[in-house]
Amino acid sequence: MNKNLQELFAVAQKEERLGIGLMSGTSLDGLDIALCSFSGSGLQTQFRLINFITTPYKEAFKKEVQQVFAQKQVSLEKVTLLNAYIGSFHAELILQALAEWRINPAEVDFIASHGQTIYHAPKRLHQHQNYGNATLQIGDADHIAVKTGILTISDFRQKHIAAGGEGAPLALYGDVLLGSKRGENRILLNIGGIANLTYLPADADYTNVMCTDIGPGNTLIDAACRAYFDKPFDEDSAIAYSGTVNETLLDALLHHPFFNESLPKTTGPELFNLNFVADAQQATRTLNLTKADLVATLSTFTGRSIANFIRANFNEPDIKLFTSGGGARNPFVVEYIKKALPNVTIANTSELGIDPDAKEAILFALLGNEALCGEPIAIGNNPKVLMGKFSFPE
Ligand SMILES: Nc1ncnc2c1ncn2[C@@H]1O[C@H](COP(=O)(O)OP(=O)(O)OP(=O)(O)O)[C@@H](O)[C@H]1O
Ligand SMILES: CC(=O)N[C@H]1[C@@H]2OC[C@@H](O2)[C@@H](O)[C@@H]1O[C@H](C)C(=O)O
Repeated sequence: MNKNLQELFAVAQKEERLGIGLMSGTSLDGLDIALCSFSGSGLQTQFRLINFITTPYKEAFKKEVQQVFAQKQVSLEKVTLLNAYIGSFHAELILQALAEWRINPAEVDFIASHGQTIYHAPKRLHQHQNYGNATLQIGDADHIAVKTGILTISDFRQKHIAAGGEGAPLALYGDVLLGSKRGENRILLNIGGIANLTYLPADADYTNVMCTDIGPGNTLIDAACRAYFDKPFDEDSAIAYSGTVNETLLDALLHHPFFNESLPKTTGPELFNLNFVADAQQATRTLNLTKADLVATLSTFTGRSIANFIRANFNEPDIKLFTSGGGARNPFVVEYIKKALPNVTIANTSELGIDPDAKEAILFALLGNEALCGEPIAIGNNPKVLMGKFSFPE
């Protein structure tokens, strides 16, 4: 048998596996690297987070990726170059993290890599008659496998689409394991570039789990900070607190048809970007808003669209909500949600023993473990598939 396949069998049959989950999200803030140990699979998985780091991206790298990010027309040459470059760059960051943690790469059984989403195109968004749902993550995993010497599993979203999904959110596969508790209706709310949530019902029946994107998380706030304040994000909401919310603009933003579309649904900065905001400003004659007022309005937009969604879909007093993602550290947004949902118990996922910043990287590590030794499970109305492709070091 091919040596790669022999090793794959051996890893899949191990009692305990060491795996790395990688997430590089729509915020383009850095690469999240979570080193975890696993035993078992599916809903019986035992896992432990051993180490976690977010390696921030340098501005020059962010600018390169932004050239091809969430835009209809880009340089195909740049996409091709970045596909190889990001794979190799992520491998370098993994090796650095392992060196810092004094872990020999040979001890790690697998890497599960999300890649960098550069375009997310569910049919609801692109609306081309003859095409279905599509999404593109780059940072080819062969480069990661060869450079680190570690078996790498990647490109998880394509199978979800091939089997009828939108390619996202994939969080539910891990959220069920990390967050479900019989007797409690729980919501795991991740506020990344885009906000999404997983509803975990108290009967612990995973066929009733629901996971969907809600709308913008940090993406518009970050974009405004980059464009008007030369800052990557609104640290501790300093700008939002200095501005005044414009209710007319806010109302127009909240009237986008996406908010009334059926669930589950996905979106991205392809829709929620500064052009969308400028169109709403034009329509409401609010183009002369100060930039601080704009950031305050966009921050409220994130908070209110999340609160509206929860109010419209759940019985508030019955819900325990756990936040994660970088947006859980945006005080303006979190305070807004707490005020708007006074009957919901709100905490962050550290109360569940999960580092809120590490959660998504852990989820991908879990998906990697499933790809190696799981069985397809039908969670909610999501495709019953195992996701991910295998790249071998040799
Ligand atoms: N102290 C803070 N104050 C305000 N905002 C913060 C703070 N810390 C982090 N953030 C926000 O969190 C963002 C990073 O979030 P995160 O890493 O969860 O995004 P992501 O993983 O790229 O997103 P996605 O889940 O959509 O792919 C930053 O860009 C910023 O908007
Ligand atoms: C296409 C894509 O990369 N989508 C991301 C993005 O970031 C948040 C939200 O939009 C979510 O749908 C998804 O990521 C998480 C990890 C998911 O699939 O669950």
